[in-house]
Parts: sequence; structure tokens; C-alpha cells
Amino acid sequence: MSRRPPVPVPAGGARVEVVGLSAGYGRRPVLSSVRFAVDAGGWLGIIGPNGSGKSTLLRSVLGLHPYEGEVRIDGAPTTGMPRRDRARLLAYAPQLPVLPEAVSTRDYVTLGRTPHRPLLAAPRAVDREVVAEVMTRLELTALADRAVVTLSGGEQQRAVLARALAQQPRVLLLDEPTAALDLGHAQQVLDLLDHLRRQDGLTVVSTLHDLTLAGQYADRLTLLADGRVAAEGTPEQVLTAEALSAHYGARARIVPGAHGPAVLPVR
Ligand SMILES: Nc1ncnc2c1ncn2[C@@H]1O[C@H](COP(=O)(O)OP(=O)(O)OP(=O)(O)O)[C@@H](O)[C@H]1O
Repeated sequence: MSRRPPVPVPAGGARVEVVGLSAGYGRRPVLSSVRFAVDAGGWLGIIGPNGSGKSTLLRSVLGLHPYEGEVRIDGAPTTGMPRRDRARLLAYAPQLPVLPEAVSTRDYVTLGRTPHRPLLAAPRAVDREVVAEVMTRLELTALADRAVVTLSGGEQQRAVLARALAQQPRVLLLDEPTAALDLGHAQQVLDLLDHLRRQDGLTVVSTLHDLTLAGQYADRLTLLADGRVAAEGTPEQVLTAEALSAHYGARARIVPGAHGPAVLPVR
């Protein structure tokens, strides 16, 4: 990975609090009274089996899905906040992004600058600088002129993350940010996020299916099961063989490590 300093998060991170959040689809409830809090510069991992409501929770926090309850950023409720203000605070890298046709990777990443520049204005020098820096950090520079839809799955995932980072948010919400990445690129992306939160206080909330990566990078985990918080705490507290058996129906051994526990599936 490049040794250049990463793109700064100028405003630092923000505390996120979710209180009594409930949401569903039609009449079907999916999330019930979910609560979590993450301090500025913290990394909260949201884990849980398929269909437990992780993506719905992220989309609700972003205001992309209707919910009951409250989301507060640095103590201020987000209800009624103008979209542009919200986009300066929160950036989102979805699990299955819809990528525009006939848009180059560079132009796609530049879309992340939209909340920072005047409406309909061309990208300014600072916008180009931030975009170039983020693309360097995520090894996308050689792909800059390719249509983003022609990139491989892992390259597209890095482009989506680059767009979110180019937004220079105070809080980054990531849905399975490493799902399409090989192990090296997964570690590269997670190391970059870890650096940004430690250096600039960026707050990270991410879903992660890879429980070892979740245990190694997040400083707290919230385990969702059937739309409720089944466990919350440090990775050591949440990643137990009993919890994985009860909520995932999985057989696993927990291997303690200096940077958090690793989860070893056993046959
Ligand atoms: N647009 C939708 N319409 C109806 N039901 C939906 C919709 N999106 C999700 N659901 C349902 O809501 C529940 C929670 O889905 P969600 O995608 O939030 O779970 P998840 O924990 O992110 O799952 P995964 O780990 O498989 O990505 C699931 O039962 C899912 O089928």
C-alpha cells in the first residue's frame, strides 16, 4: 500500500447513537428496538446471520429506509436534516451498489464530492486532489478511465469505497466492505480505515460476515439476531463459541490473539 498520508477527514469523526430503532417492510417487522452507540473514532462492527437485519439497520441510520426511534449524530437527531447536510456527515458504501453505465471510474469516485461543491459546479482543484489521493490509496489510478461497470467485482467494491471516502464524511457506514475482496485487498482496505479512524477520528460502522476480520478490526461488536440486539460488547465478549452456535447454528473455535479473537470453523 502507498506510504503517502491518507486523505484526511477534516472535521474529525462524530458520535453516533441509535435509540429504540424499529423498522420493517410493509407490515413485516425486521428490526425491533435496536440500540447502539459508537464514539467519534470508534469502529462498531454489526454482525449477525443472514437476514438478521444488518443492511436494513444501516439503511435506516442513513435515512434511506423509514424507521421509528431516533438516530443522533453528536447528540443531534437526524430527523428532518437536509440531505446535503446529512451527506457531509455520513457516507455509505452499500453491499450491492447500482453503478451508472458509461461513467468512468474517476468520474464515479468524483460523485463523492457532490455534497461539498456548489450545485452543478465543475469539480474544483481540491475535489480533483481528494479524488486522486483516494484512488491512489485504493489502487484504482490505473483504472481511472475505464467505465466503472467494466471493473471486476473487487475493483468495483474498491471504487464504491473510494467514492464514500472522497465524500470526506465524519461517519462511514459500510455494508460488507470486503465481501468481494481477496485477502490482501481486504486487509489493505481495513488497514486504511483503521488508519483514518486513529489519525483523524473517522467513525466507522460496518457490517462484516467475516467474524475474524470483525474481531480484529472493530473495537466493539453488536450481534443482531432476528432483528434484535442479541449481544453487544468487545469482540472477546461477543465472539464466543456459545453465541455462534446459538445465533448462527455454527461450530467454531475461538482463538485469542493480540489484535482480537479469530474464529476458526470446525467440522
Ligand atoms: N426490499 C425488501 N422487501 C421485503 N423484505 C426485505 C427487503 N429487503 C430485505 N428484506 C428482508 O428483511 C430481512 C432483513 O434483511 P437485511 O438485508 O437487512 O438482512 P442482513 O442481515 O443484511 O442479511 P445478509 O447477511 O443476508 O446480507 C430479511 O428477511 C429480508 O428478506
